[in-house]
Amino acid sequence: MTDHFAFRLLATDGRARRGEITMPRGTIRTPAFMPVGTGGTVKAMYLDQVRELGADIILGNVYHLMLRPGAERVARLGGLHEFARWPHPILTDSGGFQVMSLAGLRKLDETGVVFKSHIDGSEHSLTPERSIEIQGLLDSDIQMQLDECIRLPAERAEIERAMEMSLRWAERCKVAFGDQPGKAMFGIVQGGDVVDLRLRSAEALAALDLKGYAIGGLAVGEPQAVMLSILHETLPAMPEAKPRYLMGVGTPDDIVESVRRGIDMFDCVMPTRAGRHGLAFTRRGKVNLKNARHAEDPRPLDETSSCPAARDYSRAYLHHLVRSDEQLGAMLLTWNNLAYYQSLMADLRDAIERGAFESRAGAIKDEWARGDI
Ligand SMILES: CNc1nc2c(CCNCc3ccccc3)c3nc(N)[nH]c(=O)c3cc2[nH]1
Repeated sequence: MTDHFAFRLLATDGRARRGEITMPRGTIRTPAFMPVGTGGTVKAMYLDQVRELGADIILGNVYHLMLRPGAERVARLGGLHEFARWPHPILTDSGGFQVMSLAGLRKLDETGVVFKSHIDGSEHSLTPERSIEIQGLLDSDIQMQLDECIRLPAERAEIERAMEMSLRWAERCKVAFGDQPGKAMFGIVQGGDVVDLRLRSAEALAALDLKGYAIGGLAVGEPQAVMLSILHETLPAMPEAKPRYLMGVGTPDDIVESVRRGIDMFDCVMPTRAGRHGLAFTRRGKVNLKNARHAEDPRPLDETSSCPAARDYSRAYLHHLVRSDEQLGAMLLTWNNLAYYQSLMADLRDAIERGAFESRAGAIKDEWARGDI
């Protein structure tokens, strides 16, 4: 292992990239899918299982952890890795997005945000400096700047205001982060669906010479075509030698199309949240186990899978568990879904190494299109 943060490009195929991030706590193989572990746990999973599926890194979140159990408490207990018994890298989001989407926002200005907790209504504030301080208390390996992500559609003036403030917050986060060799702080490109604002954000952040960059402000309700077009225009303006993280994305198809355009890292609640709602992701598309058509189907979700949840349980049993709201239903479907997402990432990494991304991506999409037999 290294005592510092390093990103290496191992292969490219068109704009698709195969790389790896080496950090003191471990290596992250890219393209990577990062399971969301909101409050220090990936819901309905043991973290050993998450690791066995091939996850090199999981996500934590300032917003959730600052409210409960509290950042200082996690620090007193040895930090998030010790607390959750996850010794590998953790990336933490800065809390801005969750404040905008979960909390009762009270104030947002140059200083930061003031909000009411969605848990008990207590009032809290987050500034760029406090967000970085909290991520340090959590002992997070990759820390995200505090930013303002606005919903689309929005007026250009509003998008520009939020993008420029996020740039100023990136500078404040860089100062607050200081120099922590084994850790990284990533900037977040904003600019909505306005290409010239996206380019201005990307170039200003590149000038800060940060260790990596996220594309924010997407997967906020815009059509997939708009998201992909923004990626196509923005990614060439981002440093090739640094990792690119597309926040909150996405479906398997979003991931294939974004890897094609040069994205290295993804996070999304979809596989875990869908699993808790009875939805299974398979290489032949989605299967809704709530549907009565599965009530007597003895077949497993995917007999070729190495994941027991996909290979060893009948759809009839999974249907029964989901219909009875049994916890084992959420556990097995989450296990299946994360196994599918990680196998998709391994497939894409291997295809890029072989210079076969286009043909492999086509085959994967054809299999989805054939649908569930
Ligand atoms: C779903 N679409 C979407 N998600 C976005 C997020 C959150 C990414 N997921 C982090 C997370 C961590 C723990 C628990 C739950 C989520 C963003 N985060 C920031 N900071 N900025 C964004 O622009 C931004 C845009 C997003 N779009």
